[in-house]
Amino acid sequence: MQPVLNVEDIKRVEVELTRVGVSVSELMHRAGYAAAQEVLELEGAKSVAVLCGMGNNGGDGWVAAEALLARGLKVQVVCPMDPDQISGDLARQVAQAAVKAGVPVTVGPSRDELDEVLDEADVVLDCMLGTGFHGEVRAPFDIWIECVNASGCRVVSVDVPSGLSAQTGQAGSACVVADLTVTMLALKPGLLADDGRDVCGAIVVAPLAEQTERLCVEADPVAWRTDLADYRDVMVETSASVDKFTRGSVLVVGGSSRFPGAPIMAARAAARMGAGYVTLAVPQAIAAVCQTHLLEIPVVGLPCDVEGVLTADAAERVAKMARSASSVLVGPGMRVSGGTVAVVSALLRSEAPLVIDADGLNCLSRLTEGRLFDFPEFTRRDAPLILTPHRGELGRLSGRSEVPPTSLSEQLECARQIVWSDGGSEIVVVSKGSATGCVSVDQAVLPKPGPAALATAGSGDVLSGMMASYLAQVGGQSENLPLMAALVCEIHGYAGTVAAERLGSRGVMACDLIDSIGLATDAIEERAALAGLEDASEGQQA
Ligand SMILES: NC(=O)C1=CN([C@@H]2O[C@H](COP(=O)(O)OP(=O)(O)OC[C@H]3O[C@@H](n4cnc5c(N)ncnc54)[C@H](O)[C@@H]3O)[C@@H](O)[C@H]2O)[C@@H](O)CC1
Ligand SMILES: [K+]
Repeated sequence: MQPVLNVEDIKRVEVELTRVGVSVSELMHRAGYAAAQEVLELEGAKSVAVLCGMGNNGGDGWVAAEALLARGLKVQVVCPMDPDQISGDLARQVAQAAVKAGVPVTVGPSRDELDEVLDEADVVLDCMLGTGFHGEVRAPFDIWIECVNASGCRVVSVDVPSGLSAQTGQAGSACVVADLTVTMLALKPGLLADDGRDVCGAIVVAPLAEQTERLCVEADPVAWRTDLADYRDVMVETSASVDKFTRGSVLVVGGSSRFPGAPIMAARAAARMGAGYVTLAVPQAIAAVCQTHLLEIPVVGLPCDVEGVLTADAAERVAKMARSASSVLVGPGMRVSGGTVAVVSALLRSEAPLVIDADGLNCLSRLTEGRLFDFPEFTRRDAPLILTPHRGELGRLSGRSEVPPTSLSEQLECARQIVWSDGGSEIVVVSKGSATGCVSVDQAVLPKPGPAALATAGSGDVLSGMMASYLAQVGGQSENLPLMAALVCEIHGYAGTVAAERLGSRGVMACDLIDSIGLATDAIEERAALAGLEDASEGQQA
């Protein structure tokens, strides 16, 4: 797994590195060389325009420019002011050194002059704005960014694409769209979510020093980005000696007359994910219609009101059924009412491994007055509890219904507040967004995010069905619950990719995801096993 650090923690690592003898100047030189190296590895890179800002991101650019010139490439630095006028000592010194070494400079070009420089170049090295960027992009960089994006050059961004907040993942009115981002020391959350997903291109981490890995871990990473090999330890063990019950039984509870489709999709997803036995419990009013869609899955009708919403009488029945299930999912399509709140409450008190999604989460926020972290007694239990909120639901659970989290780092913050107030190792918040974080008291794990095809109605119901299914198949418990949840998210994402290949990137509906789950599971598990073997053999060679 790779550590992901908040920008302020990256700065702390930088300070710690200086304490162990790696000066900031040395770091800047190594950063510049790392960026230059990535340019040299691009096929056919001969002429490079290096666009430098006035801070240390620009400093990295001057070092890279000098290194690229020394390797025989044609280099042209573009800078808003004369190098001697740069206010930061370090950036000015490396700029002056580069000029002395013969690096040609264009100072403060007009738009046409900049376009001419870019016409001559086949690669742009973007060193305008790094982690020091905040607010809206000001002149001249707003115009420079437009020119870069229109140039047709391949773009390598240093540390972060200029115009993107490395912390929030939000892009300003102008933002470089890079083919490759060479980021220094460690991943930052903004590179992995929201606009960051669109503008970073491939991401390469340049650690810059041998102590970096240790210092990043000591800086308490905000999250860990998974590698496929990590999943080996949490995968379902395959065995031919199984029957439908040993493969895990899942109880799905949800639905209402208004939303009969959600629990159907969740139940089908649970079955496609490999559970041997799935039961669906829905309001009596929709039991027949659900059953017509589910040949293999028995449907149980529960007491409901005239609107086809579960009543409190259903709670006891559900709790009883939960006793014989390896895991339970509650929530999809169930609506929020006194009855559904009673059902969720009964399941929380049960001993069943539990996944709560959608309106199940909204019931939970009703139960806890929108401040789940103030009522840890509701979530504290011996069996696993996985909550799968999107940003809106997470906001409603975290006292932020008016201003739900808008970035991955805010998602992680809200999720942490919930799991830390609970304090137990059995709770995981799977906080969904353009990037998903699986957060427990011990760690936050970031699976590789899936394609945009996943952003379709019902996709969450499919994920929660898959989650309950996997939980059932590992016997209702896992040594590493957040990592197991991340694996399921990764399979869900890959199912989106498989479905998009078949139906086009905009044509995928949630039901199509369900049909792709089986192949996606096989593919991800095989790749994880293979990646693990490769890691092991590399370890032996080392
Ligand atoms: N943290 C580290 O350990 C290292 C950082 N390095 C580099 O240093 C960078 C951070 O350097 P700085 O803190 O100097 O910051 P930056 O170079 O990212 O940005 C600061 C400059 O940008 C300008 N600026 C900020 N917001 C702006 C806006 N909205 N519109 C226009 N201009 C704006 C500021 O006036 C200042 O001149 C990193 O991104 C990385 O590239 C590397 O040199 C080596 C190691
Ligand atoms: K940059």
